[in-house]
Amino acid sequence: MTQHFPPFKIKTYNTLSPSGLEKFPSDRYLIGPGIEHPDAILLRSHDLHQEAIPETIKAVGRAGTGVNNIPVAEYSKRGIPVFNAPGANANAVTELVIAGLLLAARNIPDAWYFTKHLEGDGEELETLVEQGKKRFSGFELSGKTLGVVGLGAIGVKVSNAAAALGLKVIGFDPQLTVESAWQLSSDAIAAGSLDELLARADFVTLHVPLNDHTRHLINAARLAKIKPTATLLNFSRAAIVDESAVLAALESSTLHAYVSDFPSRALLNHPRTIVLPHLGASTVEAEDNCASMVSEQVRDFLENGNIRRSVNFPDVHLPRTEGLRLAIANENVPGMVSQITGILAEHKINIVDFLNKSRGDYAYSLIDINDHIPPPLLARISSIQGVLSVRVV
Ligand SMILES: NC(=O)C1=CN([C@@H]2O[C@H](COP(=O)(O)OP(=O)(O)OC[C@H]3O[C@@H](n4cnc5c(N)ncnc54)[C@H](O)[C@@H]3O)[C@@H](O)[C@H]2O)C=CC1
Ligand SMILES: O=C(O)C(=O)COP(=O)(O)O
Repeated sequence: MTQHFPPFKIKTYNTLSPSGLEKFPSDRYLIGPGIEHPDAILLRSHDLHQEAIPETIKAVGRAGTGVNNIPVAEYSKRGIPVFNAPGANANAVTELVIAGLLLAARNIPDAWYFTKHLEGDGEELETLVEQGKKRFSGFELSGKTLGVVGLGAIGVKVSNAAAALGLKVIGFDPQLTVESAWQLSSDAIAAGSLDELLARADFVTLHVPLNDHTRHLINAARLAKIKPTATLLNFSRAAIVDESAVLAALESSTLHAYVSDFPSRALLNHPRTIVLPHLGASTVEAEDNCASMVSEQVRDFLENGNIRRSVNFPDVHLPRTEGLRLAIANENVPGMVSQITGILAEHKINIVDFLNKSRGDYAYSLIDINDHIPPPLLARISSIQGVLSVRVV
């Protein structure tokens, strides 16, 4: 049970765009990496699995997409929403994936390295260039087939950009949403299975979240389906592929090349990899978008209890009415709402507005009242079995 008044304290990890942090008025928020007893955490890729969950925490904001660096299940059990910024960096990743296709098809990294280390000038340099260039001869993207695994915010944009470049696009996503389907180029076709996609593609690009179902999605058995001339691109997470299986496939020439945003020593040492330093979302625009979106969500949650774009709780938002608001997270089990409203009725408290929604194992309610809230009432609601967090905002 907490009844909190500003200033709110926000602990930050990683470098977050000022355009996000500016969303928190300085008279009501203390923000920084050294903050203790935070009300909220804002971060990018920092690994929260290694950190104890602060007793005071009410929300976590991931200024980006992937939440595999956050122990979401542990936060859920405490009634704490984890917010992210869906789609806010999708364009940045898409542009780098398209660059990755071109880097691989035209052997640009090796060619650039060759040119950079040439000596001499004028005619001498020109001779070396003309002698050397045949080593880097590549192939064109137009007419090749790109297999896109995961048709969410990034996969759809990659598909559409690739189709515009003349690639044939084949996609696979067993949970394709109607929204994604509407945005997808009509030139893209659906694969019946991942194996079918792998067998048909000249490039395979992965755009799925890392979770227990997708860890090592691309393993030795799946790599065996891929064309030996194909290039695999991974801008999702390192562990979506079994890296040792990828290296073995490169060694046995059953995979042509691997482009990854996630370096390891073994990948860096291999001649047919192109490895970038987790650069997908690192553009001014994406950093601004992500930090702004997630900061607005965290602020609205701290000040109004509204939940928008959380990965573990339902979207629940209500316009404010006069008076106070109770924000309650609980397990999604029968009888919770009646127990909570029963306690309010016993205290003769009238409900002005009310919204309750559930998502999976959890539910969340906003209850607006135009009365004061006696402390024993909060204690009673908090003690209901299955109530995870109670706030007055
Ligand atoms: N390299 C970088 O800097 C960045 C990497 N990412 C990574 O990209 C991932 C995807 O990002 P978004 O497209 O924005 O997420 P999204 O949530 O919009 O899309 C993910 C899609 O994957 C699909 N999916 C899940 N499991 C699947 C499976 N087994 N097979 C096929 N499809 C499956 C889902 O149905 C969903 O449509 C993120 O989770 C993150 O790990 C995201 C942003 C930047
Ligand atoms: O948004 C994502 O999932 C990313 O991988 C981006 O990570 P970053 O914020 O650049 O550390």
